[in-house]
Amino acid sequence: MVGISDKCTEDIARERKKCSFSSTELTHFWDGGVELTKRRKLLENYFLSDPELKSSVPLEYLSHKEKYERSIKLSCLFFKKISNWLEHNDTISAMEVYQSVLGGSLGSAVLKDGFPFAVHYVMFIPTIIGQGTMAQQAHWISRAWNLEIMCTYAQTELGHGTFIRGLETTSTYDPDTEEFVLHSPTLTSYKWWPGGLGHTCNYAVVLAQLYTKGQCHGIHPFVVQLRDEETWMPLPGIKIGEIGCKLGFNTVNNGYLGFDHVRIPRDRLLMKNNKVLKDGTYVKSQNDKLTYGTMIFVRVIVVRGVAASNLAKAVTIATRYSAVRRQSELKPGEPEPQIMEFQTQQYKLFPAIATVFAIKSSATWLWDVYNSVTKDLDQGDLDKLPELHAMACCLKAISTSDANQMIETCRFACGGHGYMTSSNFPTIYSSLTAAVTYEGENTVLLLQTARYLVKAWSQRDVTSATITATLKYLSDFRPSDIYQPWSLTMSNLAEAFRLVAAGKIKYCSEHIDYLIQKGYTSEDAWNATSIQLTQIAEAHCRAFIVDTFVKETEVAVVSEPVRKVLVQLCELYSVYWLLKNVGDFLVYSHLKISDVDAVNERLAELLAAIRPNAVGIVDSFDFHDDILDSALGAYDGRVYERIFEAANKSPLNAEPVNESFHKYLKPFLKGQM
Ligand SMILES: CCCCCCCCCCCCCC(=O)SCCNC(=O)CCNC(=O)[C@H](O)C(C)(C)COP(=O)(O)OP(=O)(O)OC[C@H]1O[C@@H](n2cnc3c(N)ncnc32)[C@H](O)[C@@H]1OP(=O)(O)O
Ligand SMILES: Cc1cc2nc3c(=O)[nH]c(=O)nc-3n(C[C@H](O)[C@H](O)[C@H](O)COP(=O)(O)OP(=O)(O)OC[C@H]3O[C@@H](n4cnc5c(N)ncnc54)[C@H](O)[C@@H]3O)c2cc1C
Repeated sequence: MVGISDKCTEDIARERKKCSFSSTELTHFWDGGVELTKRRKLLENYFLSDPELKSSVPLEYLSHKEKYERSIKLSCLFFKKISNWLEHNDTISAMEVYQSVLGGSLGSAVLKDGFPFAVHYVMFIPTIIGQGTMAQQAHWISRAWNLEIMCTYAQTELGHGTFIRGLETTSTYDPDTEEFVLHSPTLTSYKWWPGGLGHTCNYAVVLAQLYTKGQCHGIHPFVVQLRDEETWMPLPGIKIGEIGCKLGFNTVNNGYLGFDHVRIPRDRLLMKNNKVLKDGTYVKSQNDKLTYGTMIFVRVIVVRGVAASNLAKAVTIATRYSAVRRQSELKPGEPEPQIMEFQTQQYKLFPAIATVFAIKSSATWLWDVYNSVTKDLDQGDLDKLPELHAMACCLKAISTSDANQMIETCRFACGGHGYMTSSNFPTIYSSLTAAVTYEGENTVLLLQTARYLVKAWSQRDVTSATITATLKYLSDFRPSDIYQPWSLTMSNLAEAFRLVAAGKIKYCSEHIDYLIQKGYTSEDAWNATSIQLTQIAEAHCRAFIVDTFVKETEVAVVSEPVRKVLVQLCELYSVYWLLKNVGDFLVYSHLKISDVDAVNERLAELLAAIRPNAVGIVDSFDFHDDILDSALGAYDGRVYERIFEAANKSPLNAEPVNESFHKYLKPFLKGQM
């Protein structure tokens, strides 16, 4: 056993020695600067050194009820610790602390399967900020921030998640008492899914159809008390519970909620955008989509906080494992190679590493644009909202769907051991795959982006003077039928992605027009083109990601060895996705069949070039071992010992003979059953 351990640690140490760049420097780049790395580590130290936040029994061996109870205990300790930190330290902003706690990294070391308090911070408070008047903000934010109340965001119903205009919960204004009456008229109108709703929260923002003076004005947000603040009993007319076990998120306490004519005061309607006056008069905002603002916020933070972060964990585990796992023969008679020597293994791992960096650069852009558009909205300027919505939709969809597939590939890359819970792939996968569905199902979000693109295509000549940066390539577009030689430069690759996106958008727009000319209604023409429509959203998003990644590698303030690594990853991302969609590039860009061999060659060269640095690159994500929580991915490479230690935590190994032998197996084998 000792021999195996030494071999593994030697293998991984050798990988680190041959690295051509400083992993620490890349960590600083990844974190956003030396100072941010220091602050992250300070927080990690503070939380991860606390024995109270560690659990002796692995979560998977607890019952559903025990999991919930432990999640509440740990959440309370954890959030108490956050408050203590914020009281005594002013060097790190509250926002930063919550981001690193809830952003899929630090928090996951304490509660692997999600926090029942997450939606309180990620959705309830942002909704009050985005939708509440100043007075409502002062009241609700201070109560929520000081944890006097625990809250969630209840939008989805049993019958409708995507089509929110179809929600059935009603909120009818009664001018005599100046109250709204909330009601769930059908089983399908029950709220279903909100995090923490089951037993953890006593307040919620509830989205309901607003009726006043006999007229429906569509869905609006209301703050509703659900449980008594002292006894925690559901208030009269409130039917509430937990929705049961799921693929993951089993400590998030997702719940259901129904109303039987529940009365709430008028000022519980969040009235920053739309208002109902005392006499029941409805006052409409400039844009009814402002009610959807919280969804944009979460989509924006999911890109880095969930997609990039979980994929980075998965690929760190798989890459380190691939450096210590030895299997098969490359050449007869030679020792078994590290599995990372196989080109097919490199193809599983390195595009995932490149994708993590690619998502990160787009996520930074999206976060900056979100903040700038939010400021504009506060000044009443809505011009950039459609672009933000379109980009948040496609980036959320593409980043989570890429991460979803690549995390599975990383698991496959670890063979049988990847299937063990102790590898941590099951938790990483289940928490990421939820993001494919929540906050807007991915197909639906791609179709939202497609709607924006088709509209932009039809207006591209008229608006070319004012067209936004992400769409400029549409007004610049000239079809690729004029021959131009193909070259494997980054600028040519980026141009090829833009040509594919523009060519496909043109094709879809013309196809919709053609169907309408044939007699289809515009809705039927849209539906009959919708497979290609999702593809144009993806093509647009890929072109954007490549562009943003290229620009980032050019302007990054890093040493030449680090820049070289970033450029290789950027090129690998581009070549990988080109080859995945080679048909599109042959049709819409300057790529010719005779050029494809060279692109395949380049892919092989890039994999070989990245190989010596692979462990160094994943080290730069700098995951604390407690955060990775993987027998296969720990820093020291002691894979086999950790797998064995984890197996021995199984409660079945606590006794040499299980009582079921005496009760069932023995009588069965003796023919006495
Ligand atoms: C730090 C990191 C921490 C991370 C922790 C994470 C924990 C996470 C915990 C998990 C928590 C999970 C929590 C949860 O899951 S909470 C529940 C989330 N639910 C959803 O996301 C529902 C998805 N559905 C929708 O968003 C809408 O219903 C859609 C959009 C599908 C249709 O809607 P509708 O039928 O009404 O619209 P339309 O198609 O007629 O289009 C009409 C027009 O509206 C424009 N439009 C549409 N939407 C927006 C918008 N948002 N901003 C601005 N504009 C928008 C659109 O472009 C179009 O414009 P135009 O073309 O007419 O000009
Ligand atoms: C882990 C988790 C946590 C969640 N947390 C919350 C929460 O805190 N609060 C909350 O309110 N909600 C929450 N949700 C609900 C979530 O937002 C919805 O599940 C999501 O929006 C998808 O809606 P749906 O379930 O109705 O799917 P559906 O819309 O029924 O989707 C089913 C299929 O229909 C397709 N489809 C639907 N409409 C269209 C269309 N127009 N065009 C093409 N295809 C279409 C979809 O692509 C999909 O393939 C959570 C969900 C999960 C899984």
